[in-house]
Amino acid sequence: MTQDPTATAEHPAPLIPARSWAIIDSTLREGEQFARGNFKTDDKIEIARALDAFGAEFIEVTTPMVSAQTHADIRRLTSLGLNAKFLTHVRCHMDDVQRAVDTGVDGLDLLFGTSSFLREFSHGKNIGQIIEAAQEVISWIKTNHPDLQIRFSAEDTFRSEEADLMAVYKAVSDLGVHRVGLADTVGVATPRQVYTLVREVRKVIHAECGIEFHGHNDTGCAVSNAYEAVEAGATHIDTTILGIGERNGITPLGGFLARMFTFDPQGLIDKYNLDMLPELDRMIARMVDLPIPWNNYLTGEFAYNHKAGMHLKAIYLNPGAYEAIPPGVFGVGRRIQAASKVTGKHAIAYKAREMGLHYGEDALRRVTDHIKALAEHNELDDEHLETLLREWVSA
Ligand SMILES: CC(=O)SCCNC(=O)CCNC(=O)[C@H](O)C(C)(C)COP(=O)(O)OP(=O)(O)OC[C@H]1O[C@@H](n2cnc3c(N)ncnc32)[C@H](O)[C@@H]1OP(=O)(O)O
Ligand SMILES: O=C(O)CCC(=O)C(=O)O
Ligand SMILES: [Mg+2]
Repeated sequence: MTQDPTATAEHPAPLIPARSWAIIDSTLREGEQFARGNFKTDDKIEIARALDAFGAEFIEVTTPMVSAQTHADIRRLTSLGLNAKFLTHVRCHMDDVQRAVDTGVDGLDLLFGTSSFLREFSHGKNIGQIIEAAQEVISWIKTNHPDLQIRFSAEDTFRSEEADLMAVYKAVSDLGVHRVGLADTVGVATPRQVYTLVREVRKVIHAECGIEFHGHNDTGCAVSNAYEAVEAGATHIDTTILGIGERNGITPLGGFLARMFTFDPQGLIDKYNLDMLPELDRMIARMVDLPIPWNNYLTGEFAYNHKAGMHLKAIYLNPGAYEAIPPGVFGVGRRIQAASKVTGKHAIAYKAREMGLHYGEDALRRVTDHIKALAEHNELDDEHLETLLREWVSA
């Protein structure tokens, strides 16, 4: 990790500085592979503009080989004049690359499957042939389009042989790619495996070559794996809004930001318009016609719902007691659910005080017990609670 010259004893350097990594948002590529990801031209423009306004450093788009419409859409996106850099995700093949270079993108994300599964059932090439194809394609891009960024990813990295991976990564790094990619294509990697492999890859590539991580969520590790990748030295993380992608998707933008915020809050605040996150999540939920999951990181309906009496007592005094991340930073509010069977007298007293009511100690105990007993059998909302508190104070 780089030394922070601005660090002092009072303000030590963040554990993982936000400036050490960048987001490659792939909602417009991996997200198109989601069951309900079928974005029209206007949707793509809306997504790209929103990601750009949020501050995403890179936007990955689908290969122009998909169709003439996709090719035209990429050209449209790259002519919007956004700050975010566009990357297109293409097979390591001259036809694809030649089609991609006139789209106005800033870089090409090349990939080739290196696991025995993909070598046998996807493309039929051995490691030597993969390296030969990489040599042909990368040399051509560097000669003819030296301004383009090049990334080479070994698809299905975590089911590939380590010796094969190292041979491929070393070869493409020697050819001068800007980044290598590690892809947990079937979401099988553990955080420790990700950490270890990123460290190993770092040893065989050039110092100036970045490392990108792309992680699927099949076993629920997409956020932790992205975090471990960064901790081990990865420089770029693939995300999608709400995590949409093939099967159950990849590292969600919100989940990854929540994870990284805890290490360098100010760094994230400086880099991104974090309070746009709810808008981004709502936009994609609308486009894919699904609700935002109730337990979604940061923006789920109940992500900041506080209910238990012991929590509420402390939350009123200092929300940080039961919140790792202040919701306001991400443009969301907290919800205090004071009327339930798990409530306590402090929560009820606070609620009463908010309403300008005051209970003595005995009355407070009695009204609290009454609310708890009622809530055993009934859903009580805020309106119920307020009516009860008014009735009991005058009773
Ligand atoms: C894990 C991932 O998400 S990888 C990204 C997946 N993205 C996509 O598939 C993008 C959308 N894809 C498409 O529109 C189409 O699949 C196309 C245009 C790319 C290709 O379409 P088709 O020519 O009809 O081929 P099809 O999709 O059936 O088969 C894949 C072909 O790519 C080849 N291939 C697979 N991986 C690679 C690779 N990394 N580099 C070069 N060729 C590859 C396969 O060998 C196969 O070609 P073949 O028929 O000569 O054997
Ligand atoms: O190109 C990459 O690194 C990732 C491709 C992909 O979507 C995957 O392997 O799941
Ligand atoms: Mg993927």
